[in-house]
Amino acid sequence: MKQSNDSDMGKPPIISIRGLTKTYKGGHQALKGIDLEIREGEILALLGPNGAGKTTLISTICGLVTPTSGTVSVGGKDIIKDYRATRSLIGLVPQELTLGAFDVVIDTIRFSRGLFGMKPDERYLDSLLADLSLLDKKQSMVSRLSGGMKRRVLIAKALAHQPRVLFLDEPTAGVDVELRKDMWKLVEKLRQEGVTIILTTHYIEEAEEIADRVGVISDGRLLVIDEKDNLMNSLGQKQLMVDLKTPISALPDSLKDFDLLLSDDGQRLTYTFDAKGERTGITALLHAVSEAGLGLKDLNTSQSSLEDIFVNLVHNEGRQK
Ligand SMILES: Nc1ncnc2c1ncn2[C@@H]1O[C@H](COP(=O)(O)OP(=O)(O)OP(=O)(O)O)[C@@H](O)[C@H]1O
Repeated sequence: MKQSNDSDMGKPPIISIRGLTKTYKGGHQALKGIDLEIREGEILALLGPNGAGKTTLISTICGLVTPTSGTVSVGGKDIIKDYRATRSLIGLVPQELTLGAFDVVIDTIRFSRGLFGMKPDERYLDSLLADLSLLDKKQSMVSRLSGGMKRRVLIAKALAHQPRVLFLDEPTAGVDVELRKDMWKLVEKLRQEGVTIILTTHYIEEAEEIADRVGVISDGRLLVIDEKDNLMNSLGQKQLMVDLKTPISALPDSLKDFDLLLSDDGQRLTYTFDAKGERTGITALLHAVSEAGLGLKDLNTSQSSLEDIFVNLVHNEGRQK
């Protein structure tokens, strides 16, 4: 697996996972040996297709699923031996709505804070509700709230005890634009306060937008984890689009050695090259294009997105089996 060099050398990771496996009753192996260190204060996005094991991984770190083998520590403490201590460092926003329907919003949140032995702090809870645009719903019954509002309550609940690590499991699946905006604002605020944030997502744009590092999980394995920018640079390919003044019906022989694709209308040549390579071959290509007597109208480049990288990785993994 490809793993980035740790630039935060010396600082212990907030979460350390070694050789983690999980086989559910019935025999399904959801995690097949995960090694992962999560740095304090980073935003890590875990990408993966349905059933990849993302929720299992998160639930294990939070102590909701018992690992089959391997170890996990949070804040230097073991999640099994020191369950209460590690759990109190963590806030979890689950995928499913898990709220007592008859509770009043503020009571639910006060209760969550109390569960972790934290002293009451109405000011903090009010500011949390305000960040989630929930202040005017403070005294409402949870059962009266819309789905989106209930999700906001879940986030407030997860943050009620001021955890150092926040897990967001598929946070924006099915949520409206307003909530998405509020959520990313809150994530940014938490990041500034030094909270570590781990989110799972199917939405690649989301990872592209907010994560510092991105991990790709498929079939219980961590296929790759790296700084988002490195990942895009090292695994990405770039393309150069050469628009011709006059369309051609076929590639001239002198251009056949280049990795070129001619568009159906004969007006565009697309050249794919390794973004990391020392020699891109662009100079030679442009020279050859001009030698072949083709006039240029325009030149553009594009870089493969995280989505292309993700699809490639998961696809190749599938083929290796
Ligand atoms: N309690 C369970 N008992 C048996 N199998 C389970 C259980 N929970 C999950 N699984 C299986 O383990 C695999 C991984 O599931 P998991 O929910 O961790 O994936 P995921 O990556 O979070 O997927 P999604 O994005 O769909 O939530 C799936 O094949 C799932 O069916």
